[in-house]
Amino acid sequence: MSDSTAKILDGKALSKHLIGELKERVLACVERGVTPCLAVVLVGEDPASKVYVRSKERKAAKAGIATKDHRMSADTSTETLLGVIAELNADPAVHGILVQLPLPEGIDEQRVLAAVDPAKDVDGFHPDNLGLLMLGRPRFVACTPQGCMRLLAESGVSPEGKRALVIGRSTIVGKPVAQLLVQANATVTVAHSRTRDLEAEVRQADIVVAAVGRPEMVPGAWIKPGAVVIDVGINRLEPEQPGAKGRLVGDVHYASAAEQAAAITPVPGGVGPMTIACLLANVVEAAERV
Ligand SMILES: NC(=O)C1=CN([C@@H]2O[C@H](COP(=O)(O)OP(=O)(O)OC[C@H]3O[C@@H](n4cnc5c(N)ncnc54)[C@H](OP(=O)(O)O)[C@@H]3O)[C@@H](O)[C@H]2O)C=CC1
Ligand SMILES: Nc1nc(=O)c2c([nH]1)NC[C@@H]1CN(c3ccc(C(=O)N[C@@H](CCC(=O)O)C(=O)O)cc3)C=[N+]21
Ligand SMILES: [Mg+2]
Repeated sequence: MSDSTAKILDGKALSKHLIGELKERVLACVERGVTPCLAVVLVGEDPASKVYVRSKERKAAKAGIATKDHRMSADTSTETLLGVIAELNADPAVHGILVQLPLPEGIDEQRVLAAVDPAKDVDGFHPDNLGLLMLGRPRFVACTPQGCMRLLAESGVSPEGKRALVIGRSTIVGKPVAQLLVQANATVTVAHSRTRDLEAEVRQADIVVAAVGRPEMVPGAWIKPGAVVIDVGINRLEPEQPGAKGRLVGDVHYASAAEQAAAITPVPGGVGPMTIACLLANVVEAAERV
């Protein structure tokens, strides 16, 4: 039963490869006089958001994609933010707009996301793009769900006919990844905080996508032997020494799950880097449509 032979789905390596492949498409755009450009809007001082934004900008530069930074103070009003988005919508040099979430309390997130030009909505959070995904005619698909599907493909296990369990139902991860799995012909269950018996659900699943935000909440013993585990969770544990950085773990207990699973994503180095690769691919796609 526990033979520790899980294939490690290496999102870091795959994302490097995919970003490398984007370079050619970027060059083709540049030759037409269009440099793909991502505008990042960061409101407030959330340290995790800052780290993430920096990492996106570094990877964008590697692919030849330009970035435009808009940092705004935490007390920015919804109206002011809507004004910035209107400017970016109107700017022909900007192809993709990303509004870093979460937004500070008091800002109307739904209104802000709906204000982004759907043709520049590289996060896939605009109602039009979410609707098109539901209709099976996706335009921009949210980056983390896309990354999950790409890593699942890497496992070599086809979702068709399989039981897939998505743990979490957020608009940015759980719901869209469940929809992508439905479209890939899996039989999909979505679990959440009101699910009565999560263990029983996990034990049946051939594919588990965990997107909760609770460190190592799924023990390896629950994982069906031979299942594929896609761990979206990014949780920083309290550092053992004060002042140290603290270890990153997923929502799944990696070491014990790796003993059951056929394939598993590590944290870090799994879904996270793939999210960035998919974001940059969406920016290039937006620029190609110009
Ligand atoms: N790797 C990447 O690129 C990304 C990683 N993340 C990470 O993924 C995780 C999830 O993010 P996100 O979707 O934004 O989180 P949210 O907080 O928006 O959603 C969490 C979901 O988990 C559910 N949940 C909470 N507790 C339980 C429980 N005990 N059992 C079952 N389900 C539960 C919630 O249920 P309910 O709806 O009932 O409240 C909710 O649907 C986080 O760790 C985040 O950091 C997020 C985005 C990208
Ligand atoms: N508009 C918007 N779009 C997003 O896509 C979005 C967002 N807001 N807000 C926050 C979440 C979170 N998210 C991550 C992406 C990459 C890593 C990532 O690359 N993680 C590295 C580790 C990074 C580290 O060391 O902290 C890894 O998993 O290997 C993590 C988290 C995107 N999100
Ligand atoms: Mg893991």
